[in-house]
Amino acid sequence: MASLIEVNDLSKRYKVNSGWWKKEYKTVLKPLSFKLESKQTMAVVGGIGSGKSVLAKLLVGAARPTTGEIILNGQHLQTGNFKQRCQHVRMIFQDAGNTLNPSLTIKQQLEEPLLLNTRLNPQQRTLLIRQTLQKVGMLADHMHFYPHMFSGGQKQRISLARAIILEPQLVILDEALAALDLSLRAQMINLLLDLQQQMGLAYLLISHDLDIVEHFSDKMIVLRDGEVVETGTTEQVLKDPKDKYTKKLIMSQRKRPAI
Ligand SMILES: Nc1ncnc2c1ncn2[C@@H]1O[C@H](COP(=O)(O)OP(=O)(O)OP(=O)(O)O)[C@@H](O)[C@H]1O
Repeated sequence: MASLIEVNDLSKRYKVNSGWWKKEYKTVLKPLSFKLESKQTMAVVGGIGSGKSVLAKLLVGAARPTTGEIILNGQHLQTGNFKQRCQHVRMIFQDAGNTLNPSLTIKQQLEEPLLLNTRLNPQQRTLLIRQTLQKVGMLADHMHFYPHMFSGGQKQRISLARAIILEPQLVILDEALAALDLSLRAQMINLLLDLQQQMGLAYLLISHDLDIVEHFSDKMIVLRDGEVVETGTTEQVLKDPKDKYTKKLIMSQRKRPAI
């Protein structure tokens, strides 16, 4: 059976010197392949500048790959097809709560993707907004409020509602839990795991925090300077790392308190 998402030889290089007399390129992601199933989470770890965000940008369609293909449910994702990408792949950032527009109500912000991507009528849109807010543990009436009326944790839930309202298959969590304190982080992890089971979501978790990776992901890849140095189940990689760089990453976090 085909995987939910299949990434084959995805790579990215940027032009670093565009003088007319010479062209220089820097490869920031070397050809990378993986498969991910529904209800599975794959973590991507690596140091600063290792290519984690570039991979996320390629998956979400914000950058064009130099080589490779992304196949979702047997369908090739086309770089320029924003509607297709928007529906299937969504991303949540570290400061997601602050990306909410302060001058729009929650209803207006959740309605935006529905207006752009669906043919639902106003009643159907309102119903879906109510249901989605409830799914993320908010009240349906919160749709009439503005972002400044919520705490950081609630704003993060609203961003999650915005990400899942189109029922995507893949959600990319780019350090999405990093800014939350320990108790909010635990609540958010539980909510994400519940939604994953309910909706059959696949997550790609970008995180510097190996405690979160251990708790949350099924498998992981370790990136160094744009190259995969190790991949496997999370348990296997964290318990018995083979690569020197992975060992160093794990050692550097051993003494930190667990989540
Ligand atoms: N638009 C761009 N043009 C040129 N180089 C880029 C561009 N975007 C990213 N890079 C380079 O790609 C490399 C990987 O960057 P990336 O942002 O993916 O790192 P990262 O692993 O997410 O790091 P961090 O943990 O700091 O967020 C870096 O060397 C960066 O300078």
